[in-house]
Amino acid sequence: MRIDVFSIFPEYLAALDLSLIGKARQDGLLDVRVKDLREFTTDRHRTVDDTPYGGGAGMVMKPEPWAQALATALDPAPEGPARPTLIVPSPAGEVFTQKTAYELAGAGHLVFACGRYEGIDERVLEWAGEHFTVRPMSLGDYVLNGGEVAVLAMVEAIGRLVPGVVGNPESLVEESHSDGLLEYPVYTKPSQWRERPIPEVLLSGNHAKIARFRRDEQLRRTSERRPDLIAKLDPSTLDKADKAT
Ligand SMILES: Nc1cc(-c2ccc3cc[nH]c3c2)n[nH]1
Repeated sequence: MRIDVFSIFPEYLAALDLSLIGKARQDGLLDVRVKDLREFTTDRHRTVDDTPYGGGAGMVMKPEPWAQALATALDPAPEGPARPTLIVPSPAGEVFTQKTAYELAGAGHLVFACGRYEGIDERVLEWAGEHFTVRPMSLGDYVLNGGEVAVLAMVEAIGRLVPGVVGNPESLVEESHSDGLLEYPVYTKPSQWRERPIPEVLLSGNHAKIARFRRDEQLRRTSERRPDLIAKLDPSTLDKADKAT
């Protein structure tokens, strides 16, 4: 998978050189290219913003540097019908979920446009629609100062699902949101820590009972912390809970 990221703070994306994603880049599983939007300006001051038409506080990102930058993500022209997907972090976007991460992990080429200031001139997204599948994307209902933090989160969530990136694909199966439920609590040595024991069933060696305990904990946690997810559950998920015995 090829991932292009454009930002006026490319150093923000240095975290993508580290850990799992960094190793996937070294192994050639992910081709991540971070570029400074200012490289695509033409004036002496490398200007990327200007005042908003209609007035109001703050500045808006100029369209031309974005069009010049995004055009470089179209080279070489994408083979076949697949258009790159342009993800534009925005509080006004669709909410990014694990389902979105799985969907995008199957894409061949993702492009991320990190906005700053009050955002990017809307005409950029209109123009981009001729060349990309454009998806304004929100991390959640809170406001950041720019798109970089959102891109770090999305690239990690998507990249780890690309085959080969995570050493043991089994670990992707029983994690939060993989089946619509929150994950069960985990414990490790010592079995008694500051007078706190671990749930006895985990020492029983009875795999059926352990599976039942874990499923029950997933359901308990989800109904306590995220009742909204219970309502969305696929009925088969609840059947599975009964079968985990
Ligand atoms: N979920 C979420 C996204 C954002 C976001 C994304 C891009 C920009 C650019 C300027 N401010 C921004 C905020 N805030 N919250």
